[in-house]
Order: sequence, then C-alpha cells, then structure tokens
Amino acid sequence: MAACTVYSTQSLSTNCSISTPSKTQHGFHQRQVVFYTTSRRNSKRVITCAASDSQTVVIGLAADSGCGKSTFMRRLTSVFGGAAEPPKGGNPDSNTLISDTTTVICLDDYHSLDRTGRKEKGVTALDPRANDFDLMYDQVKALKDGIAVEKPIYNHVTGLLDPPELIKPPRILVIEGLHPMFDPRVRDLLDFSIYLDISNEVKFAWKIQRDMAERGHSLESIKASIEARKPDFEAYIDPQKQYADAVIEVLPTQLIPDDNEGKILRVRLIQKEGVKYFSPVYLFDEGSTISWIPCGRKLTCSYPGIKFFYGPETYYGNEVSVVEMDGQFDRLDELIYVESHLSNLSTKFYGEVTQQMLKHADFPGSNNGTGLFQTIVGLKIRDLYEQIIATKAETPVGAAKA
Ligand SMILES: Nc1ncnc2c1ncn2[C@@H]1O[C@H](COP(=O)(O)OP(=O)(O)OP(=O)(O)O)[C@@H](O)[C@H]1O
Ligand SMILES: O=C(CO)[C@H](O)[C@H](O)COP(=O)(O)O
Repeated sequence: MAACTVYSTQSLSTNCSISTPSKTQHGFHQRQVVFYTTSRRNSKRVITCAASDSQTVVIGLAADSGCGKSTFMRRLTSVFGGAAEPPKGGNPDSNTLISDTTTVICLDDYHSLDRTGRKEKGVTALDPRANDFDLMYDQVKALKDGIAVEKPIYNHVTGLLDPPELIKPPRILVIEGLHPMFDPRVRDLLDFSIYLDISNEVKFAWKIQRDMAERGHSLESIKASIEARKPDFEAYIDPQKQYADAVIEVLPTQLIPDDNEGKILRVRLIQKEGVKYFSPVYLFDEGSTISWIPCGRKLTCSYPGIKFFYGPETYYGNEVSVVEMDGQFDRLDELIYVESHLSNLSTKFYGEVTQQMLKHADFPGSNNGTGLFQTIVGLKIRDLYEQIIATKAETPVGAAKA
C-alpha cells in the first residue's frame, strides 16, 4: 500500500491509504481508497473506485441564493451538448447534476450544520461556521487528482444532512454555491472562477418573482429573509468577487431614469486580464473605449432601446476589460448582428452564441445581457478546457509529473 497523498489535511492524511493502482482495459486505474465520509469523519470507509487518467478541470461559480446559478449551469452544460441529470438511482433530493462532460456539485452539500443546528447556534448558512471547508478542500482536491469521493448531501426539502453520494472525477467539475472562492485552499484548485453579482434591487425583484409567484411566500417574509442574510452576505459572500476571473454584474437599467421595476437590466461582463487560457471578449477594437447603440436597420429596439459599452477598467486593483449591455432584445434572432461585432468569443462557427440563445429562449434572461454573457462565459469555459487538455496532451508524461 502506498500512502495516500490526496487528503492532505492533518486529520485525514495519517489514516488514509490507497492500494497500488492497476490499469484496466478502459485506461482507468482500479484503486482501493480508504477515506472518511462527511457525516462520520471519525469512521473509515473502504471503497473501490476508478481514478481517471484524464485531467479534471475545476470551475468555481459563486453567487447568493436565487441569483441565477442553476440557469447559468444549464447554459454551460448545453454548450458541451447533452443534458445534465441527478445521479441515476441516487437520492431524489441530490443537488448534483451530471452530464457527459460536466459534473456540477452544489456547495450547500458542505453545510456542517443542518437547518436545526443553524437555528440552535444562531448562524446562517452563509456563515463559514456552518460549513466544512476542510472536507470541501479534501474532496475537490481528490476529484481534481482523479479520485472519486463520497460527498455529503444537504437536503433542501428536509433541512437535514443525508447519507453521502459517490462522485466520480468528471472532465469538468463545477463547484457552485455560496463559497467556492472563500477558502484559499479551495480557491487555488480552481482553473477558472465566476461570480454572479446581482444588485440588491434586482435580487429583490427576482426573489419576489420566484418566491411569491412560484412558492407562495409573502412580500414581508421575502423582505425579512433578504435583510436577515445581508450582514453575512456582505461579510462572506460578496468579497469573493475580487478573486473571480469573470464577474457578471446585474444592475438596474440606466436607460429609464429612476427605474425600480428591475425588469430592464444593465449587465456588465467584467473580465480579468492576464488569466491563463482566457482571452477576454471585446467589442469592435481591443483595448479601446466604445459606446454603441446598435438600434437601427439591423436591430429592432422598442423603448427604452439597447446600449452597449466596452472599455478597460480597474476592479479591486486588477486590470479588467468590461463589456456592458443595457436594455433588452425584441427579436432574439437579430442577436446575430450584435454577435458579429464581438470578437474573441471562442465560438466554433459563425452565429454559435445566437444559436445557443435561441435554443434556450425560455430560460430567464434570454432577452438581455444576463443570458448573453452567461452564454459567452460558457463558450470561454469550453475553450479553456480544450486548451488545458491540449497542453496536457503535448506534455511528455515524465515532465507532467515533475
Ligand atoms: N437572468 C435572469 N433574469 C430574470 N430572472 C432571473 C434570471 N436569472 C434568474 N432569475 C430568477 O431567479 C430565480 C432563481 O434562478 P436560479 O434557480 O437560476 O438561481 P439559483 O442561484 O440557482 O437559486 P438557488 O440557489 O436558490 O437554487 C429564477 O426562477 C428566476 O425567477
Ligand atoms: O443560501 C442557501 C444556499 O442555497 C440556502 O439558504 C442554504 O443552503 C440553506 O438551505 P435551506 O434554506 O433549504 O435550509
């Protein structure tokens, strides 16, 4: 037995072991892995799992609850083709979504306190004390290293921690939730990170739409829940945006003075410069500053119209370039006109952004910058993944391990 280097925190490394790997006809190593499950950190479990030879690329997606993470994930999965589904035959309340290429795990599964536990201790789910970052790190690292893990499940229906589910290393692992960039060890594992920054006004409008219309909550209870989360959101969630490689910022429109309906949106795609395998999208002319109103013969715009902006900025001390769209499309098929003026989109054919947007015209935000920029970031992630895989394929085996 070789010592297991996967679980590197002190509490795990001393008791963790792994059998000598043997190669199967499918190019996988059969490994017997001894590790701890979440709910029982003091008890060992032995399972046999397959460790893939191919690299797992890890993407982090951070946002508050109800800010469009699921919608973004559906757009991302669609870029790779195939539908994402919960693990077959598993817990019906699993938060995990698996497709051919991607596995999306929800970081709510690393809540260390269940609903009652949080109530008793007087902490919210946003508070780091309600989450197990050691285990999050151990398991994301294991998956990145090609080792399957037994991940806990936080059941949103019952508010309890359910028995864990087996997660095998995928080609792309997306960790989405409240804290993907909070712990520096987890942050360092990310190949790319995104923050969905929804302004309070817009968050409120979306919450009302979903929780009042679809879940029967009262206006007062929605207001109270947003207010109760605010201090912890500001302390622990919002600061993560400084680490993100791409931020999608969603603000009320500036096209209608004093608009407070939250229906027409100004959306900014803030892209960090100098990130490996990521070259920011630009409008017309890279590095310049441009304001563009595309409404005319090629693009139908009803009131209040559409306005684009592109230019360099500084964001938390980092150089970024920003593409901004204020307003909404009347006709989605005309998006091709806008697409043809954007460069570095990482599309595989002319019109791919428009095609993706039309394919999911029923998703929230498909007629505005939220859908457009989520789709573009999805394409950039595909490009990043393909570059990482190509680089790995070119690297001689010995050099890769050095
Ligand atoms: N781009 C958008 N435009 C308008 N409404 C949106 C948009 N994105 C999300 N919403 C609204 O917010 C709700 C939540 O979206 P979604 O389920 O994608 O968020 P989430 O972050 O995954 O939420 P949760 O963490 O609570 O599961 C949607 O039902 C919709 O009402
Ligand atoms: O912020 C959240 C992330 O989605 C949830 O509020 C948190 O996970 C707790 O869930 P629940 O409200 O179902 O107990």
